[in-house]
Amino acid sequence: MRLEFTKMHGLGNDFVVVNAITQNVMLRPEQIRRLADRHTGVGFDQLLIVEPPTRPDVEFSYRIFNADGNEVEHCGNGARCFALFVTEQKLTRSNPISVSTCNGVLSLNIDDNRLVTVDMGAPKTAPADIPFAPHGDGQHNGLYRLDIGDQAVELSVVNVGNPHAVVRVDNCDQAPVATLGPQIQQSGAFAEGVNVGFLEILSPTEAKLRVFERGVGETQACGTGACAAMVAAVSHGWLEPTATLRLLGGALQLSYQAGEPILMTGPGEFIFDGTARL
Ligand SMILES: N[C@@H](CCC[C@H](N)C(=O)O)C(=O)O
Repeated sequence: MRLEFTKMHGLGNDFVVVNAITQNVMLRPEQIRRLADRHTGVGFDQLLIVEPPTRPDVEFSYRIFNADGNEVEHCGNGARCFALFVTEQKLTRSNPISVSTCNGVLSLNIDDNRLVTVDMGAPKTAPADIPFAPHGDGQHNGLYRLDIGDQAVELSVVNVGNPHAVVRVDNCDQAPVATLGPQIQQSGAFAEGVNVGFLEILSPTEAKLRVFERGVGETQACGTGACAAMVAAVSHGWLEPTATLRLLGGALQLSYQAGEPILMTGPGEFIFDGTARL
């Protein structure tokens, strides 16, 4: 089987984008993992599949798969690349573009500088909505506790369509992302898995973030992770309602206040088009 694709990235979080409106696409998890392999495949953090709408109020539907072959609910950097992809391929002339994922509807607006703003909708923070089973007796100072070995880790939890844990750290560059990230994921407290963000507050309007993603590992940037970190930080009073989040691959602009949708603005880039043999 031959698969036409476009390779894109959003701040170094990289994607293979496949148009399933003009070609038949049926990929098994094992084929997705093969395509994701950076030595023997094309290599990506997520596979984005653009499909015809599945409901009357949107123009497209799109599906997201992590590099491990599992389908997930959301991808913030992917949503920006999706908007640029369907516009460049002339699949739409709309702006904003409305698209459904497997559990929500997104509105995507491309500005004159080709930056894309994603309206992520309102977040959820109740443990049952993550889903998350904290250790101990609930929140202390607005933070939940998770016992990892003999370490008590304090964290916030946010569902922005997909599940996130946010740990505030003093120094993002030295944060134990590669060790504590998987330990939190494997703690058993997150029934559907979790993306783990490590957040350093630099000023009331600027923060640094690294994310150990579910189904991938640490990525150069995570858009939904930035949204989750923003929700946690604004709720705790660490950041103002408009702030810049600096990820390994670059910066995103975020806006959020309680009861309002999260808005995330950032770039997306085309890398190359190709044909894969599967
Ligand atoms: N990189 C993405 C998030 C992709 C999904 C995530 N790994 C999950 O499993 O929920 C982003 O930019 O949001």
